[in-house]
Amino acid sequence: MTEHFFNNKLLDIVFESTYYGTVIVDINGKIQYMSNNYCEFLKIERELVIGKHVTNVIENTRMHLVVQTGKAEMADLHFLHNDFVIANRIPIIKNNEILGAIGIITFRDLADWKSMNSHINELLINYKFYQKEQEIPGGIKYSSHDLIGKSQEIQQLKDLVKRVAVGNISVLIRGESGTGKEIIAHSIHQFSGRMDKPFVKVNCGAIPEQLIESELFGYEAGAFTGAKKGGKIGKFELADGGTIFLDEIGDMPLHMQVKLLRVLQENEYEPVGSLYPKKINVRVIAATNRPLEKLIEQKLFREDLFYRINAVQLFVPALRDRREDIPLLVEHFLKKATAKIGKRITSVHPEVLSLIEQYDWPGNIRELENVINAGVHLSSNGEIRIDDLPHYLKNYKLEAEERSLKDIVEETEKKVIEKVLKKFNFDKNRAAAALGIGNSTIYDKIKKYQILIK
Ligand SMILES: Nc1ncnc2c1ncn2[C@@H]1O[C@H](COP(=O)(O)OP(=O)(O)OP(=O)(O)O)[C@@H](O)[C@H]1O
Repeated sequence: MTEHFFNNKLLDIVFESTYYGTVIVDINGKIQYMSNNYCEFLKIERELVIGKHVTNVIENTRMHLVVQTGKAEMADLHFLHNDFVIANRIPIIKNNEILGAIGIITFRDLADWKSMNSHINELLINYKFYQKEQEIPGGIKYSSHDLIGKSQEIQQLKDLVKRVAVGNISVLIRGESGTGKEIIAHSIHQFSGRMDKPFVKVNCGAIPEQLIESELFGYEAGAFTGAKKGGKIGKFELADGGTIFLDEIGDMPLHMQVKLLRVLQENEYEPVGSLYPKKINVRVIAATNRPLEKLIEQKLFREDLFYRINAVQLFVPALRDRREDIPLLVEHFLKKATAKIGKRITSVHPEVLSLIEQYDWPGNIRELENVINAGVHLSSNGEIRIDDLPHYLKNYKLEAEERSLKDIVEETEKKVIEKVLKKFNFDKNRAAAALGIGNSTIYDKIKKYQILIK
């Protein structure tokens, strides 16, 4: 970049009057200009940085890459000096030639930015999700970006998730097994102000009835024979400040339902063996695939608890009711499985896709994911073929083919009978004789195919 390309004094006047930190690099990634406020933020001497390669001055920078690609990177999250800044990196191009790049960071009012800008919010969510996944084995498993689907149903759900996430309202997620209720609960947590705090899942159906109270609320030291020495922290305490996800809430025993109601109403609970209640601040998201209204009628689920957890209800549709999402999901699970096992499977055979699109998926997305996973393992030629599918799906295909053959035969039979009936002015006996079938048979067929007799 030539000397006269810019005037440092003028740039100083312009950039120092904004909130932004500015850096300009030449085509070699060497710093030509850096605003005072940027240098102060990095705690470096301005005189020392000019002419240095940007990677030696700014940690995690991508400015040297932008001069190579010539592509602007806007609103990127940049981790700098133990904090996030928002970085815009724009190539400087004149007469189709890249001269350098200008980088602008915003490091003021980041808190406001976070709440205002959903794009940045999503980047943050992703960043924290990957960070947590690396840090905590078995930590947060999903990001909201994993909620795949272009159907209207899924788009509406995603929209609802973002809207209910703000605030502390209890949410009840309903839907068949494997439809994605847990992913939805995660997404609500991640879009909420509690995203930095724990998300704790409890499968109410999987904990033996006599253990559920201590699992949820913990116990004090010496609460009962066999209790751990120092007592035990319950799931509610683990989730303090965050979200507790009560999966299969319909399986919660009645005596626990009373206690849960108390937590929800009074924000306090008593660990087993404790004399004093403990205060708690937890958002509850519950999920069920059971008909809670019926359980209420049968006195197996408390009506007051139902109304308390049911402030907002989200319904996740079955996969067979949003088949247009299937190709996207297949692609997603294919990528996920191949990345995991390091095998190169790039496609599914059209015959497989068509079968997958027709099948009813009683186990919903979980079942589809398992089928794709197994297919990736079994496939040997870069593509998932019919042979790589589980037996029950292959049998389904055969049945479907048989069914369609039967359909074709019946359709043809109906057409022929209609034609002959017309020819003989709807005289059934003459039509039967012409077709070589008995009178009672033609009566049966007319009834079966609901043929109109004029
Ligand atoms: N929309 C989606 N996009 C991508 N993956 C999904 C989606 N929905 C569900 N999945 C995947 O399907 C599997 C089942 O989802 P999840 O555990 O959330 O279902 P669930 O409704 O909570 O099931 P259950 O009622 O049996 O607990 C998970 O592996 C999840 O990653």
